[in-house]
Amino acid sequence: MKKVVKFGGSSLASAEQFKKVGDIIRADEGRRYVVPSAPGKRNSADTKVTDMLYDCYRTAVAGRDFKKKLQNIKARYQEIIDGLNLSLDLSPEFEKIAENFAAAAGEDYAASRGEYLNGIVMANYLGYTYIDSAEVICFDENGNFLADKTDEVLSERLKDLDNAVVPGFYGAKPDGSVKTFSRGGSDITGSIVAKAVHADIYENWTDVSGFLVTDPRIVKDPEVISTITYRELRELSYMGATVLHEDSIFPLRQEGIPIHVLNTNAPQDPGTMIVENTCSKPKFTITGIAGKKGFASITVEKSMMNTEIGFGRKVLGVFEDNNLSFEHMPSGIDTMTVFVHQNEFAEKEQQVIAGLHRAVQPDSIDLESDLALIAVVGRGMRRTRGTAGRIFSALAHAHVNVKMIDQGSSELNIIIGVENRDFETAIKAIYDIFVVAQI
Ligand SMILES: Nc1ncnc2c1ncn2[C@@H]1O[C@H](COP(=O)(O)OP(=O)(O)O)[C@@H](O)[C@H]1O
Ligand SMILES: N[C@@H](CC(=O)OP(=O)(O)O)C(=O)O
Repeated sequence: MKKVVKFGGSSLASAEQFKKVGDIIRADEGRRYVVPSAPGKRNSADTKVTDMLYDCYRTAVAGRDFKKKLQNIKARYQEIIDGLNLSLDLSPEFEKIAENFAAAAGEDYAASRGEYLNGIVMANYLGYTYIDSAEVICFDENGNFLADKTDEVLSERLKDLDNAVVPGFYGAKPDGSVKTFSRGGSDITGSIVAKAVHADIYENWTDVSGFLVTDPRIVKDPEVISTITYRELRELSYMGATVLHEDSIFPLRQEGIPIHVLNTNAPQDPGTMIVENTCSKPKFTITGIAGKKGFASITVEKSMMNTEIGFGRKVLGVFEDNNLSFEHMPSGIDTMTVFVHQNEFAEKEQQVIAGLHRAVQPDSIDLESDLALIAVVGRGMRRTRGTAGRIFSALAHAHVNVKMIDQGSSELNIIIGVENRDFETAIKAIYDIFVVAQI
């Protein structure tokens, strides 16, 4: 068995966590390719090294003294190095980083140092070969990830190595400047490495015992999902289930490599298998619930809009002209509603309203803010009648005012819009009706 193992920041936050990781890797000789994140939070009040780096770099580019902040970051690594009894000195690396910060090497460069340095520590601890991801994860000059080129370069580099550590989260553009994926992107690096070595399995180790039916910060001890498909995962992670980055399935799709989500603090737990397809029936009608706060909706009303060819395109054109992407677009006969991220919309609100008036001469435009979107996802929903009805009645019982409900044509998900303040109540109510009531 050839395995790629990615360890998240929570699994590498301290020397104690590193030791658990070492035990896990040594327990299975198939665990040959390791993708580490930067050290994460040691407790809920702690700060991730990635966030310390962003903060330190902003201090540097503002022309203020950043040495103390960099020293605090170095101390995080030193604590791990000492706790593991390694004879490794990161001082030369930190001198280089200080120079590059002073020369404004870029936010991506700054953030990437968390994984870069943790990879050095990990390789030293395991005795594995270290590979700087800037040499093997390729982006174009505009910062777009180059999947084919990366696969070629990375598989060539790894083909004769028995083992290697490839830090997560970053790569480089053709001129050598560092580029990161979006936050949580070490999961993507893990998938890329799994594809490049044709791994049998990609193990993603975190601080929960698998992909849970919903966010454990909202529902206490939710059920673990035993098997979930790539498509379900993408819907849930896009909608806020941060345990796995929503883009991590793309590199694996072609080869159908399964992802196994496991808990570093409870390695004996079965975890979650994420697969291309499965005939295993889900335990409940729904597979999972996720959601995000912070949306605004713009409702355009115009009598007979349904007969006006090109109406929808013109409305969306206004959002495109303002460089705004939309999240959902439910429509009625004479109304069309567009959901956008509130923070992006806020600064362009008046341009959008004026643009809509010019483009489609609506009868009225109605705006709402502080909305949340919740996705109820499940391959089992297709076979079950009345799912939307049950969601409605659960939310009515919980006194949640439903602003919008949108059932995707794939019948894999139902999206519900509620007010931000009802978000947690709504998720709990949906969890209760589909999971608690069925256990
Ligand atoms: N549906 C879910 N299943 C599991 N964890 C979830 C879910 N939704 C949100 N989470 C949160 O995701 C966290 C794990 O993701 P993250 O903090 O990025 O881990 P890591 O540092 O291991 O990459 C969990 O601790 C949990 O709070
Ligand atoms: N360290 C980066 C990348 C990452 O994936 O981290 P984690 O595995 O801790 O979510 C971040 O904080 O975004």
